[in-house]
Amino acid sequence: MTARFQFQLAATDGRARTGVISTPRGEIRTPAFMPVGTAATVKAMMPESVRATGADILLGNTYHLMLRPTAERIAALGGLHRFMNWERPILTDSGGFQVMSLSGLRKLTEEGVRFSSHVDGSKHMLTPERSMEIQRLLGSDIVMCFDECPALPATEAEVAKSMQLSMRWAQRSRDAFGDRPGHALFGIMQGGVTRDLREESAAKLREIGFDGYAVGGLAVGEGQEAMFGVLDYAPGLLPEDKPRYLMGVGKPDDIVGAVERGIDMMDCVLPSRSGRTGQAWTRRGAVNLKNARHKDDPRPLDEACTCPACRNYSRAYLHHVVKADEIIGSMLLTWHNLHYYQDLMQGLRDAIAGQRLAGFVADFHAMRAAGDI
Ligand SMILES: CNc1nc2c(CC[C@H]3O[C@@H](OC)[C@H](O)[C@@H]3OC)c3nc(N)[nH]c(=O)c3cc2[nH]1
Ligand SMILES: [Zn+2]
Repeated sequence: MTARFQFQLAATDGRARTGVISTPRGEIRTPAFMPVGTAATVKAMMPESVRATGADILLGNTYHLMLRPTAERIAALGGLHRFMNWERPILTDSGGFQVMSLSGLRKLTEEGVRFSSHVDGSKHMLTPERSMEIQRLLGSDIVMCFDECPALPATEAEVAKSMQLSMRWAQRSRDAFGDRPGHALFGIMQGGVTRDLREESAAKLREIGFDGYAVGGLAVGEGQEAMFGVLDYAPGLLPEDKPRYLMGVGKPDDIVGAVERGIDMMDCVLPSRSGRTGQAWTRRGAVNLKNARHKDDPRPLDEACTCPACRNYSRAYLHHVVKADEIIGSMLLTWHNLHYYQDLMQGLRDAIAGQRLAGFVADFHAMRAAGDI
């Protein structure tokens, strides 16, 4: 058990890396996929089930938890790990992204963002200092800087102005975070799809110095080609010996492409959110269980998958409970999707360690082109 936060690289294959992040609450195998537990729960999953899928770490959100039940209440009850019965590492986002995407009546100034709650309309203010305080109250192991993720479409001048504000907020986040052994603070690179802005942001973050670095401002509608265009150079601008976290990504093929380009950590609501809408992600591609073609199909969703949904149920049953909007439909498909994502991460980690990532990626794409899912 380490009292510190440290990243140990084990192997590389091209620009891809595999390693382990050690934290006081346990190890995180990289490349890692982090399930999203926004409001202190990974929806439709018990924590022990999340662990059974292979997850080493999950995510919480400052924005949601500050509004309900409040960070002060969670702190008084022993912190977020105790509150949600997840004793392994937790990463929390800083709130800026959700304020801009969820709240109403927002006012952005140098100080921070004033907004009204999407829950009850109450007035709130988020600043770098308040975000650090909230994440400290929650007890999260990996804290994200308070930043601003500009909404698209945005001119280069607007992206530059927003990035420079985020860099001033990164300094204030660092100053407010203080010295907390065993806890990590990650900086967030901004700069849109403009290389010299990305370079300016990376240089500023490295000057301030962080325990890990996120590539922010992507997966906001720019499309996979533009995202990969940034990832062709952005990870390389960040310190090689620190974890690199791509926020909000993504579909399985986004994840494979990001790992090939040097990303170590990712998060996305897709596997859990789509599981609640009857969509399954498999080695052969996406399967919509609402489709009538599954009505009489006795086969499992994926005969090679060892998750409870694939071991014990037919497609016909999954189709039935999804159409009937039965709660078990969300449970089984969320479990399967998270299990598939973790299987994919394990495959990537093994392939990089075995110096055979190119072959793994070729098989990954070939399986999806084969059809008949
Ligand atoms: C989806 N695309 C996307 N998400 C993004 C998020 C939220 C992830 C957060 O959002 C929650 O999921 C709803 C997850 O809990 C995650 O927490 C870390 C971002 N957060 C910050 N602070 N800065 C960014 O530049 C940023 C970019 C994103 N692009
Ligand atoms: Zn399965």
